[in-house]
Amino acid sequence: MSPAMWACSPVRTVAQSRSRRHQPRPDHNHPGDGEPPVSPAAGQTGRVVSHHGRESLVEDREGRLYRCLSLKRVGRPLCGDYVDWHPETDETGVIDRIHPRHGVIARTAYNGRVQAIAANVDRMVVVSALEPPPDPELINRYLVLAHHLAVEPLLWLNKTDLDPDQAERLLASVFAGHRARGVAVMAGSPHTGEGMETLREALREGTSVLVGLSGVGKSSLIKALLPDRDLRIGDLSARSGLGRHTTTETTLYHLPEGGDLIDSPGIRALRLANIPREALQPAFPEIARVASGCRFHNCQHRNEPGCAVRAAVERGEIEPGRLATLHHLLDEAA
Ligand SMILES: Nc1nc2c(ncn2[C@@H]2O[C@H](COP(=O)(O)OP(=O)(O)OP(=O)(O)O)[C@@H](O)[C@H]2O)c(=O)[nH]1
Ligand SMILES: [Zn+2]
Repeated sequence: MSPAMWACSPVRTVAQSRSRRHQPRPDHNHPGDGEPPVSPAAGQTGRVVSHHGRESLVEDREGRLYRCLSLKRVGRPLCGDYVDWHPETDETGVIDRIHPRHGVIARTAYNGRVQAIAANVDRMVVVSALEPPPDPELINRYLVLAHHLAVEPLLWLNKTDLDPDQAERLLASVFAGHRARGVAVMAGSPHTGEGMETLREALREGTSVLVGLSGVGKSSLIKALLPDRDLRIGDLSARSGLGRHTTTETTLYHLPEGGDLIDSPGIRALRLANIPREALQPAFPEIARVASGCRFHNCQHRNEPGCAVRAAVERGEIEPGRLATLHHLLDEAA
């Protein structure tokens, strides 16, 4: 059924379309014993699942969607925000407060301005594929970004069906060091379904985003993870009352087996931007650990005497590619 048809039919709430078993939900209107009952008009906590102009769509505990305006002093809500809000009608409400955020994903626009697009992201799934082949430096850069945003990285190697032997070789080369450093590494194919159960399991808690180069198969992965995505988009269209909700908008989806996924073109094409220089080396934990042994405290591990990091590279304890990425990032930040 097309989203347009859903827009004409009674609104199907999200609660009807999925199991909420694994959704970590904020506390809402459930006073404990002895507390006065809370009237339906009083504030409650909800989550912003998308925007239409000045309006945010807020989902309540039961999965109902409300079009909400926010008071000016509240600031601009982001997709993924937890908010205090109160209903005004069966369909509308007002956002009174945005909860403190973590995991804010921002993009840098062409004019250099940084624009936040999503909040409370817990996990960044970095998608690479057999085709186009993985770019080790790009993977390192995404890992730096994840470290900087304090979100958990997960490296997914896609399209393993194209050449399972090549997939094994890549897992044993490009990805082996990351795995050894404790980063989750997984592989599979949305076309054959291989590995998809493992991925679903890994995304069952918290809020995830998918990033990666064009053509690595992010759309295919999202389709496989969210079989009822079109229905959800239909729900949002019907609820927004402002015309069609489109896939170009930043949208929070609930994964059927638990966990949430925020998708938007801006997030998919996320690039490293504006990471403060001093935050770069800490994002390479294996380098940061050894760097305390360098003779100079501000050693950049290029050709300074007494450099413990270069010595570790020579001993094969640090991958040269990781140090090269750090150098590139330091140069760009200069
Ligand atoms: N063999 C194979 N091909 C795949 C798989 N997943 C995706 N593809 C193909 O890879 C191509 C790109 O897939 P998309 O899902 O459009 O990739 P994307 O990352 O969303 O690309 P953009 O939309 O450009 O960001 C398409 O031709 C897909 O059919 C897979 O598991 N195996
Ligand atoms: Zn050094």
